[in-house]
Amino acid sequence: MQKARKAQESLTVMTEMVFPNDTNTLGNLMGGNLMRMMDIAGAIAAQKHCNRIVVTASVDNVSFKEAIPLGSVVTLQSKVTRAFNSSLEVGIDVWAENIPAGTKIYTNKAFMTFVAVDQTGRPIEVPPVEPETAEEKELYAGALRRRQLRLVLAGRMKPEEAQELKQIFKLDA
Ligand SMILES: CCCCCCCCCCCCCCCC(=O)SCCNC(=O)CCNC(=O)[C@H](O)C(C)(C)COP(=O)(O)OP(=O)(O)OC[C@H]1O[C@@H](n2cnc3c(N)ncnc32)[C@H](O)[C@@H]1OP(=O)(O)O
Repeated sequence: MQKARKAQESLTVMTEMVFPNDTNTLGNLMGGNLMRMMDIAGAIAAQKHCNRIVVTASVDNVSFKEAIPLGSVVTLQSKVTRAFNSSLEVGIDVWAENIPAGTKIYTNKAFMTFVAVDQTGRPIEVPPVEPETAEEKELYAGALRRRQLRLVLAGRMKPEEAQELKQIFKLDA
């Protein structure tokens, strides 16, 4: 097994501005454009963790709680929460700032899964994550549950094999 790396080492902060080309007809950032930014911020954090090329394997639910208007400054913060064999879960948080008004709101959160691959596109092992803060430890613990849920939904795991999920719903193991 490779040497563990601290979650903090993957921390990535990305700042973008919303230009007219990024918006819908209401003058707000298009959801797809935001997801593109999230994909890039997530992939950079994953690559910082494993020093490998990564591909996006899946995106968990993304909800668009607040519209992000033209001219906003968008800050994306991403960090690896946990690594498995070749896959890594990355948490991405998004804020939108109106600089002239002096306001900043929390707009989005998502978990994305990236897989480290070699030059031929085959999955390769990644280092484990060492969580340090209480928040990192909580995210680390929850990552196993989220992994099982997404693998069940992707048809890659049988529901009866998802032990962590069964414990939440207090189903017989
Ligand atoms: C270095 C310093 C910094 C450098 C700074 C550079 C910055 C640079 C920025 C670049 C920013 C743009 C980055 C965009 C990144 C794309 O947008 S990549 C394009 C979109 N994605 C793709 O094209 C991926 C296409 N899919 C595939 O290639 C294959 O399905 C995969 C993902 C490699 C998996 O292959 P597979 O044959 O199914 O492999 P398998 O061994 O069964 O599974 C491998 C792992 O994938 C997991 N997995 C597979 N499917 C799923 C799923 N649906 N959900 C969750 N996990 C899954 C498995 O659970 C398994 O996990 P582990 O148990 O190994 O941990």
